[in-house]
Amino acid sequence: MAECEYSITLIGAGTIGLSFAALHLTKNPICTVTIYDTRPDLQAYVKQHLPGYLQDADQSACFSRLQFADDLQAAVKDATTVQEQGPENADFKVSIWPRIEQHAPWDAIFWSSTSGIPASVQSAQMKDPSRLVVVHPYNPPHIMPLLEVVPSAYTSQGTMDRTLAYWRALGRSPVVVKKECTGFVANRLAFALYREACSLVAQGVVDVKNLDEIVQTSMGPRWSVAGPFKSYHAGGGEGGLTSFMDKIGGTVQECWDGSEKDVKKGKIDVGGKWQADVCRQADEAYGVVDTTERDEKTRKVLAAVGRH
Ligand SMILES: NC(=O)C1=CN([C@@H]2O[C@H](COP(=O)(O)OP(=O)(O)OC[C@H]3O[C@@H](n4cnc5c(N)ncnc54)[C@H](O)[C@@H]3O)[C@@H](O)[C@H]2O)C=CC1
Ligand SMILES: O=C(O)[C@@H](O)C(=O)[C@H](O)[C@@H](O)CO
Repeated sequence: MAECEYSITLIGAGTIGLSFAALHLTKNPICTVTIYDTRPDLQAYVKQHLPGYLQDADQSACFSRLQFADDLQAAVKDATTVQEQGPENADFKVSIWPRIEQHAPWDAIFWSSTSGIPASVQSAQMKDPSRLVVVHPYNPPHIMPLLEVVPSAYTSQGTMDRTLAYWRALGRSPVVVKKECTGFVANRLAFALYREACSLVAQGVVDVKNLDEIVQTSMGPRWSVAGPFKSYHAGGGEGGLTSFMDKIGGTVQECWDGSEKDVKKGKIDVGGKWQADVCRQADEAYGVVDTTERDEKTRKVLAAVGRH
């Protein structure tokens, strides 16, 4: 358990904000968390939903270190760190950082939980963009270990050092993404596979539920133990990935060409004609997903592979 003297302000207490609140409060027993969110029912909402994220933690101890702020200035005035998970909207993020900068302590650092809006975009109106870095979580961050730490060209080494030290002290797996790109790395990979999945369903090759079954009984478990490169390196035998590419490269290329052709032919773009049927299939297959069951199974999988 980390013992980091930290006063963390969370801007936004939705799906990600509540999860991060639980993560800080349970993994860092001496931090305080201040929540600022414009929703009118904030305190009632947090008091109703946060316990579900705290699992076996001492709920009263966690809530004793949680406070709420009615305005942004009060929320950030004593913060060591301000962590933003407001709307995924560049205008919102660009506009809020100068306001935070104006009222936060001079040495506070700033984290954005954004899914894909680079810090270089978000910091456009900041006086000191060196204080901001993207810390992109994989939902839900109180369970999923990954944090993609994505600096802009302006992010200082001091900001990076403090950010990495904090998350490592909490036993998380911060990975530095060396260059800003749309969607960073996790989402680029996930959404590339997702596009291929939508294409295969749209073509009638497989339905939604069976595509998920294929992923959950193959690459899902595989990649929780060894990522794509390690897996194919192992698949190449003694010759490693070089051998894999020599042996299987022809089929790999045919699949890549097929994907490119299908996507071009099938026009798998967001909002396309394919989308309504894929969403209908998901609704019919899953209804409303029981995230409690999802999270319990995810914790067991991560524990089985030695992850926090
Ligand atoms: N939902 C997910 O799976 C993931 C989301 N993210 C990112 O996290 C951020 C938040 O996403 P979610 O938690 O899903 O959204 P959400 O919609 O659940 O929560 C956003 C919160 O921001 C609050 N808010 C709106 N305007 C505000 C303002 N002016 N000041 C303060 N609070 C304000 C809303 O009341 C709401 O509670 C986004 O940038 C998203 O891309 C990152 C990883 C995964
Ligand atoms: O998938 C996740 O949890 C994250 O990588 C994201 O940022 C996604 O965009 C998320 O919002 C959708 O799952």
